Amino acid sequence: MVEPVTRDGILIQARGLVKRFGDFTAVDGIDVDVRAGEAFGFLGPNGAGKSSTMRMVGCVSPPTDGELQIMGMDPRRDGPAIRARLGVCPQLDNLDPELTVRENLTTYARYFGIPRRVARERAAELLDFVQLAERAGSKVEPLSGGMKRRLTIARAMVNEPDIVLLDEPTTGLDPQARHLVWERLFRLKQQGVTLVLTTHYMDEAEQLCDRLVVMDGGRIVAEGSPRTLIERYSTREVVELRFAGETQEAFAGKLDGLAERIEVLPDRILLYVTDGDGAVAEVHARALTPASVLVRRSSLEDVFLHLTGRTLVD
Ligand SMILES: Nc1ncnc2c1ncn2[C@@H]1O[C@H](COP(=O)(O)OP(=O)(O)OP(=O)(O)O)[C@@H](O)[C@H]1O
Repeated sequence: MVEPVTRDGILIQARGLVKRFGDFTAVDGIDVDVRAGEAFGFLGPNGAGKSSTMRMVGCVSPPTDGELQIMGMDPRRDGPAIRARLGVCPQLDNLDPELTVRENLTTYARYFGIPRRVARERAAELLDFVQLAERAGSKVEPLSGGMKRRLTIARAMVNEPDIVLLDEPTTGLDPQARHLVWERLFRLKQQGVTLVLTTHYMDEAEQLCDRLVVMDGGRIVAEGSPRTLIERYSTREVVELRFAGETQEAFAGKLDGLAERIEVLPDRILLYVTDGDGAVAEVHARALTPASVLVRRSSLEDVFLHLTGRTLVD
């Protein structure tokens, strides 16, 4: 395989990247560097501009403005050459229901000019990898959502890509199916494949991403590893209190001085603290009796809330 052309190990570089649809700006001047071998995430709520960014990187939607270099090439000029070295797993499964599981891979391989024999071998290996070997001869339709997603991931690997783009790889899957997809993606990462994914699940971002950018309204609001983001923008622990009866605001005033920061949401109050159990003891010492109390560690959801004042999933 040709060595990827990189600048200092950077496979994807965006500077001031913009995507507009008419008057509407979906991606508003973002700077991104994705390094070879890392799992890089775009985390943000619906409408943040993640898919629009992925489509520009996938060379299916031209940038309106700014610079974009992928493996040292320019998508405006070198789209076909870039696409040949990308694997793409779109948000909606676009598998061919007329074909069998195996044929979905071998037919796709033909678009890349892969000889039939090689395609069959590769399809067998990939079906093994995504644990669908037993379904190779069956049609796509009866597969579960998780199986279809794994097949789409296998299809994205057919051309042995340098970069795999995954748009919301586990949206719509049940917890067990999600874990299986994560586990396979984790293995790809271990094999040195560069993964670029979008997600609005903070646990997915925490599980898979070495580095990520947090997007909101077309802009990047923070960047770093999940751990550094949590350390920078949150506290060690979070206490979630739910009060029954009146609105949560009615209780917030009674919690003054209990936490480094307090967030009041419509259904709960979050106390950002170092010592969760200590804070709970203090709540009870003030004769307050929440209907439920949960002490947990901080997550990327807290980072997003701190940066934007909103939750990731409404
Ligand atoms: N082809 C289009 N024409 C007009 N507006 C668009 C188009 N594609 C996306 N948008 C708008 O751009 C904004 C960003 O959309 P985008 O799909 O990039 O967001 P996202 O972060 O990926 O969210 P989602 O998880 O819903 O896909 C949205 O407000 C969307 O309605």
